[in-house]
Amino acid sequence: MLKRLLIVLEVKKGIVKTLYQEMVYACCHYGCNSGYAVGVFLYGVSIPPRCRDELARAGADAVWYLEDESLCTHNPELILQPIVDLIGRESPQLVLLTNTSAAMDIAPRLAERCSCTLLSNVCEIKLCQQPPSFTRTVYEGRLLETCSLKLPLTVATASPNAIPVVAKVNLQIGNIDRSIAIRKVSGFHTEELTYRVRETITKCNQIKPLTEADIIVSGGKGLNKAEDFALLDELAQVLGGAVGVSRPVVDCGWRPYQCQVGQTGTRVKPKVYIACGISGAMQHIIGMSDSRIVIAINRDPEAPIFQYADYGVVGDLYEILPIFTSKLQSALNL
Ligand SMILES: Cc1cc2nc3c(=O)[nH]c(=O)nc-3n(C[C@H](O)[C@H](O)[C@H](O)COP(=O)(O)OP(=O)(O)OC[C@H]3O[C@@H](n4cnc5c(N)ncnc54)[C@H](O)[C@@H]3O)c2cc1C
Repeated sequence: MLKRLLIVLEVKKGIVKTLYQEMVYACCHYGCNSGYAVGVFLYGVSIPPRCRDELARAGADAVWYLEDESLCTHNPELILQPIVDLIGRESPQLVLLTNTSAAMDIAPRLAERCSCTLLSNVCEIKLCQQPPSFTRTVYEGRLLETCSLKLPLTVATASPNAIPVVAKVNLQIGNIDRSIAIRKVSGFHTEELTYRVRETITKCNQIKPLTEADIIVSGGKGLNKAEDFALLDELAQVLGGAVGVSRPVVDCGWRPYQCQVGQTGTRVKPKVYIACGISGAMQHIIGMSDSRIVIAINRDPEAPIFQYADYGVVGDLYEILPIFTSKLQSALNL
């Protein structure tokens, strides 16, 4: 019998995030080599044909999609029944969701409805092992736990950037002329909902989410107070990037958890990561070490962050950041 892995992805503003496509690439690669077919279930207000084609090109062998106006607000109940129905029809051995807050709201309900095991925070999947195994972080990232896939079904959540990406060129599957099934899934009955979302409040007012930003300006305890993050906001705005923070900044209540980069925060992979007043503790490095270029600003020349930086500036961020921002503004004619 063909073994199936089902990936559940939310489409927002008509985009399947690049990172999630990479997750599909990775799963297809590992799946193909271990006898798994990879199906993707997309849901959102509107799913442009381009999104489905992209995933087909990424190697998915089946794509199901559900588009509905009611999905503009997050309500896990809306999406639960269509996924449960799909699981009933397709009998996957593994259902993989991303670690977004929306998906983490759905995953436990899904596991409960399907009476199966839930594994959260998965960072490695070995489908080729018998039985397939997972590695995941537990106790706020203090320990790594390895567990086996529990048949007949396991629901798992994985962080974007956590599952190693396989180079697309190695896959040799970039042809969507392969016969793949792309099917529309029927909707749901909103009258059956037990609760309704009346308002959604965004706490982290980023132009771009951290996982999507090409440039991240991050601040740590080298800043003295919450208001000083205006220096980083300004630089990020000039660069069209997002602002990240280290954990102590979140612990102080200066910025929300959604902005935290690191082992117990978000793993990021921007083209440029600018670390300001961040010492470079391993728990922070784990979250940003995949950045293409790292620039560190720190007044301590011995700070560990410099070991991971491509460019290092030894100095006071309160002096350097305003100069850096104003030079960029003049260069960009802003
Ligand atoms: C289980 C566990 C999970 C964790 N998860 C995370 C995580 O996900 N993310 C995370 O970030 N941390 C995490 N941590 C915390 C981590 O160990 C460090 O404590 C934290 O990353 C340190 O943050 P920091 O670099 O901002 O602060 P500090 O280590 O206090 O460093 C501040 C830096 O700022 C520099 N500085 C000070 N003033 C200035 C100035 N004016 N100009 C320039 N530089 C200046 C200092 O030289 C210093 O290097 C975790 C810890 C544990 C135990």
